[in-house]
Amino acid sequence: MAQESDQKPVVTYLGPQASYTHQAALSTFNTSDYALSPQITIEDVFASVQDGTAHRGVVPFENSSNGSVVFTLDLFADLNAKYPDILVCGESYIAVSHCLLGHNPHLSTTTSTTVPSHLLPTHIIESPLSSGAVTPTTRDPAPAKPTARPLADISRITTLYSHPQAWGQCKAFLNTYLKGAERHDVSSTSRAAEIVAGDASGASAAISSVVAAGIHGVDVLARGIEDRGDNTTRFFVIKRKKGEGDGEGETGGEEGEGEWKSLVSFTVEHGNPGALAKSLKAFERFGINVTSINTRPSGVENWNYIFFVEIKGRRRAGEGSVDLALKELDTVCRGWRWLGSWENRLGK
Ligand SMILES: O=C(O)C(=O)C[C@]1(C(=O)O)C=C[C@@H](O)C=C1
Repeated sequence: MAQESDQKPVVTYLGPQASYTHQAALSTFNTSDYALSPQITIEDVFASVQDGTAHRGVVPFENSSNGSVVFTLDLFADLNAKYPDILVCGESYIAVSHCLLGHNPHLSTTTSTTVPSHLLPTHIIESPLSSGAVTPTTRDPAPAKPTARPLADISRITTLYSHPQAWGQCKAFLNTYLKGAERHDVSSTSRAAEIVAGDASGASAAISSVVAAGIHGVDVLARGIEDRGDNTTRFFVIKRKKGEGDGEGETGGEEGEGEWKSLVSFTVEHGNPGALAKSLKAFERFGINVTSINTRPSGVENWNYIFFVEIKGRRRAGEGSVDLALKELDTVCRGWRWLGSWENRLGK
């Protein structure tokens, strides 16, 4: 559990060190003012904030090419009422460029300029041996072409480790070069690098960051293996609600300004035609832009869902358009929960 070190407020994040969530935490919290504390799972981050051991937590929320992080959504859905006081209070966008990491005996020593030198891997392999061919099949006549090719012979790799979000971000590279390799989901990409660091045989590899390669002492066997060059993950900063009114009467900013975003979850009577439409209409009626909708199983009955909507704007002491929309939502949905508001950081 997170410890108060040097009396600084503790910020927990999905670790270990060098995870992308660690990078998001570093981009938001100054280590001279906050003690960053890695956790094993996203749920551990929620638990530390809920029980007050941590002042804030940082969790992944969605990826630009692979979509929502369902583990995080399920914790917000909170079907077992373990995290009733968690609110989102910030966001951070991190460019995610994945590497294939492993051990290779044939090494050269090239370094990158984009990562602080103390975090760089000792060895980056620069000897392309694989062909990079993509074979069209009847099922997939025009397979996506990977944008990167291996920098070494990766034919010995039989086992891959990564966070489940990463597989979907590197489909073309994996389908082209490592189709037969067995994939193991682990709690984060940096945990994957840590595991692979312990296997000197070269049979296993991790999808992780160049920073993780440096910290865990493994070789970069390929880099930039994500399908899209603009691959970005959005992270949320979470806090614990101070009291019943927290987040209800926030003030400041102009009515209608687009600089704030909020998250609300709700459930509907699935048997009622129009129940979902009426819930969304509540936002439209008060001119509120609904920018995303996610669903997760409600846990109550099969094929019933909890809906998450992200909206522009925030609450204003009960009288703003968001407050009015929520009042209307209350009359048309089965139940709803306020999940916080935060300042827009996109493009900042
Ligand atoms: O595994 C990590 O390094 C994480 O911080 C988690 C996570 C995610 O859940 O989306 C963060 C960024 C990448 O999209 C892949 C994995």
